[in-house]
Amino acid sequence: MSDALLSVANLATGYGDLRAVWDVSFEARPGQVTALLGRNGSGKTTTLRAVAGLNPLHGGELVYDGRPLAQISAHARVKLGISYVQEGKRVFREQTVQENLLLGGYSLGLRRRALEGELARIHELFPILRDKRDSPAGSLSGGQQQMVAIGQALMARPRLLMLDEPSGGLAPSVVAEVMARVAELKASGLAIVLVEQAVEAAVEIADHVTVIDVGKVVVSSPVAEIDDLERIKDACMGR
Ligand SMILES: Nc1ncnc2c1ncn2[C@@H]1O[C@H](COP(=O)(O)OP(=O)(O)OP(=O)(O)O)[C@@H](O)[C@H]1O
Repeated sequence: MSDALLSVANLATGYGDLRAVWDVSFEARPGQVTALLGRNGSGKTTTLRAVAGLNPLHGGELVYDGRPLAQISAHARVKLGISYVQEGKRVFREQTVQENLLLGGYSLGLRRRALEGELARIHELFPILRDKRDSPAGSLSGGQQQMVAIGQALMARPRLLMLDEPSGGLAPSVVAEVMARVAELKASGLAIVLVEQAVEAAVEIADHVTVIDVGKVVVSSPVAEIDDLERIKDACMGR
């Protein structure tokens, strides 16, 4: 549909010539969360990596803001507003929280004043990152490190934010906190693609759910039309 910021159609991708994703289609819209669900190894991360430009396009089409992405490098995609937060809270552990955040802005070549504006915005969303600005990122809790990783991606002023299992390894109360922040980002107008194992938490903030199994879409549904969450959970288990 025309209001999609990202449209993924019949994506086939993998690692080198090795195919891991055969046929995946979904869209991301401003102010909405598209949840990509599925069991381990189903192809969710590979799909996000292809959108970020880190894995090759074997087939299908990626269209962002009306333009095909196929010939656009990963670096140029960041500049166009596509940010990808990898699985596993990848922060520079020895660097301070502030240094980690600033690194996210350098990719755009932002000037100091612009960087400070972005920092203020991120501190407002995650006040803990202001309080801990001078602490090494590695000294923070798992949930706080996830916020650093998301904050770093936000420094590049994305329009499309792809989050790969932000709840991974976090206690349930912390998962709720991270999801609440993701919901705020959605309310701010970002288009979000959320890969999750925490099905219920993801469905709670999602507008659309796409379940992948063995590199193919097995369920695609607006959340408003899901009347049986068990069916989604079964699909996520490959049943
Ligand atoms: N670096 C790699 N080289 C080759 N194959 C890979 C590589 N990384 C993943 N794969 C394979 O690609 C397939 C899809 O994996 P992918 O990581 O995309 O799944 P996933 O749905 O994100 O799972 P998880 O929830 O475990 O992260 C799997 O069969 C996996 O073994």
